[in-house]
Amino acid sequence: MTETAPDNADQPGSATDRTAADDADALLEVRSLRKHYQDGGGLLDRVLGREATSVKAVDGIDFDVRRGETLGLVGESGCGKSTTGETLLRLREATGGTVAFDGEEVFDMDDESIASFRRRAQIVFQDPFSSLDPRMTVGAIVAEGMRIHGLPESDPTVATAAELSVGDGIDRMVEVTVADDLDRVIDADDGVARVPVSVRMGEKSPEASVDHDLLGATVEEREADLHVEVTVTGSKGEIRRAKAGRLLERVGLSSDQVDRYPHEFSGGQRQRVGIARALALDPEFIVLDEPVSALDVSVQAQVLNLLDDLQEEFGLTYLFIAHDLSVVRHICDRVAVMYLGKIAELGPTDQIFENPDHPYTKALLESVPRAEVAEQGRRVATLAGDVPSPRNPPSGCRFRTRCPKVIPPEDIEIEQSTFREVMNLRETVEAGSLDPEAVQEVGAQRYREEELPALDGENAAVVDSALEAVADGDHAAAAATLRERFETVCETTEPDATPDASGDVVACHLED
Ligand SMILES: Nc1ncnc2c1ncn2[C@@H]1O[C@H](COP(=O)(O)OP(=O)(O)OP(=O)(O)O)[C@@H](O)[C@H]1O
Repeated sequence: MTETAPDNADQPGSATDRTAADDADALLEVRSLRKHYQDGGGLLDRVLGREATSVKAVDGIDFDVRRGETLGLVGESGCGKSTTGETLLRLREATGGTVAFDGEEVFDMDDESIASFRRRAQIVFQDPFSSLDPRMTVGAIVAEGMRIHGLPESDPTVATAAELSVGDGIDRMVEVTVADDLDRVIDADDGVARVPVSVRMGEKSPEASVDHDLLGATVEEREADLHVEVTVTGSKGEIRRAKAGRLLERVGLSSDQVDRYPHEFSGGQRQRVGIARALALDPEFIVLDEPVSALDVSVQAQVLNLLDDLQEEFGLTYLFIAHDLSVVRHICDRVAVMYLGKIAELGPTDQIFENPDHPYTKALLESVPRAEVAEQGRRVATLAGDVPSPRNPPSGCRFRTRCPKVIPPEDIEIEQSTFREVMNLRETVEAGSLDPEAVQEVGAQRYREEELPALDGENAAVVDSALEAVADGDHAAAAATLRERFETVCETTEPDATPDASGDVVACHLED
């Protein structure tokens, strides 16, 4: 599989369409983002005469992720969620559109800006088994990003000092306020880090010591005062290892585990390692790509709580990808519902769950298993049929082939279920796959009475005439007859998915 070349030139809704008001609290702004994969076209495909086709995994989506929020991205498998997350992080090359991070265009960044973006924006993958290198210790895995980015940046010889008056006495503990350069070695509180140093009188001169593996202290008499200095004595590698240990502790593991290998951990613990790795570069934004889907239900809540706590502690912004709606409900501030490469609906979580507008959102919610006993017996049939192929998505509204609310033409009266049968018939006729002999055998009218029993009046007459054309082998004429009568706005026109002033989207003609 190859990835199609980018083409940003002619995209609507590009950076220039952004207004200051839209951007006020957006950390990430995604506009007209597209990612098409080129499927086929390799040597074997050419030998077999197969043409390359374009998989429209993400096909023009717009949304913002606001600072400090968790935006959920949900939808059935294959609708383009992971592709969206990976493309906006520039882990995949976009086919079109723009992404701005903190006001800077991600796809236009030079090497220096990209390096900084890669520190500030991280990803946690779904599968904690395959996403950790089995040959590396978890300490090395967590520290790897720091190593690649040359962190810590500070010179290990950097020192910070305090002056003590001898009159203060000598055998005592003093606290040295540490320069920023040492902050990565010890934890700072409100931006200020302090190191306790013990100063005492030695045989000939004062001595200082500090109880820390990576720091050392010296003391020197300067006229009437004592000059106490704290220096980093650990190497960069040791500092990274220490930070990895602290991060493992922060995610609920132990710093003693830095030398263990991934296979020594359970699934939930490995995912904690993946989270520690994402935190190692002090990011602002994290794409969480189904972070709990592969975990036991009992462990899921613990990891979700951890993510919630970390968000608050470090002021993180999340894009939370999930196919399971029940997971996003408790962690997301807003939810974007994706269908076949497009955003169907986006809004505040409560609104999406309690008052959804898009028929796809409603159907997705209906398909969530209910805990309430009274509802357990309910069989959900709303999301019938398969998701169409992203190689050849339906025209107009992509959900129309499965939608229970397709809008019939204004001038005809027809029940939704009957209209759905007509649309299914149209699809078969347009594909040329209705067998003329099957119609000839019973006659057009009888065929229609059996297959579409609820159809009557002019609607029935039009279908009869189309079926007669099928019986004559003329599928094209039959398709044209049916289209003329039954064509719906849902197939001719793509619904507007531009976010409104509040950032909400309902891409459905019923809302026009
Ligand atoms: N490298 C690739 N080459 C070709 N097609 C791809 C590639 N990666 C993904 N796709 C296709 O793109 C579409 C979107 O896939 P994507 O993984 O983004 O969806 P998803 O919503 O994250 O699904 P899932 O929940 O199953 O991961 C799918 O049809 C998928 O088969």
